[in-house]
Amino acid sequence: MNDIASAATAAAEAALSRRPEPKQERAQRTRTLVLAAAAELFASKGFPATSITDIAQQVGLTKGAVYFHFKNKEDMAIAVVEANYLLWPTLLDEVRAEGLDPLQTLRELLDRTAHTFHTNVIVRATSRLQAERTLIGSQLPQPYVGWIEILTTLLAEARGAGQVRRDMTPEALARVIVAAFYGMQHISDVLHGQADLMERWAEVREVIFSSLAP
Ligand SMILES: CCC[C@@H]1OCC(CO)=C1C(=O)O
Repeated sequence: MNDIASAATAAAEAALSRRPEPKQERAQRTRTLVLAAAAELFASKGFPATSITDIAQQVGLTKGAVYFHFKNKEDMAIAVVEANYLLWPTLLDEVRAEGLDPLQTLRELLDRTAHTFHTNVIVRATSRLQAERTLIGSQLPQPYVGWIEILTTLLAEARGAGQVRRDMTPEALARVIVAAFYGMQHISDVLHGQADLMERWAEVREVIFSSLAP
């Protein structure tokens, strides 16, 4: 369950139990809702065109309440991107727990990643924020390198299991997959607002996995 749904559930449970929601929980819930509102606007309007006023109106708070949680718009952009990169190691743990072979693990992870790009506003916002990174005063977390590392590890495991070609290194193959995935999601976003992302991913996946074979 994502943070927004969790926050809403906590609020409903608090109301039902008629106990005042602890201050810290309420503050965390509000911060999550502000971040989701910022992500919606960063994804749809872009960072430069989004104001703190827009974000406050989107979430139904005063500007002061928003500034309680974030010192400025750049701080929000960093928080959105950081929340994005926290998703992937958790997703990898979930897929590994399924006990698939290394190549199946790689494929399942990428399928679920594509679905997350298609459905998660924090992820969609991060793609656009990273594309606009030179327009954002503060330093966003570096893109792509985390994914190259995750995929290198999985490809090395698949190579060790005889599932992947040995004439290219896992690092090189990981860079190719990240480049292909990045390009796929970017083109889908620019042309169709990511509406066709899963179909475009299926095409890229077909070419990638047939080219990985030993
Ligand atoms: C999984 C491909 C890489 C991924 O695609 C869009 C994007 C956003 O910057 C990415 C990243 O790693 O930061």
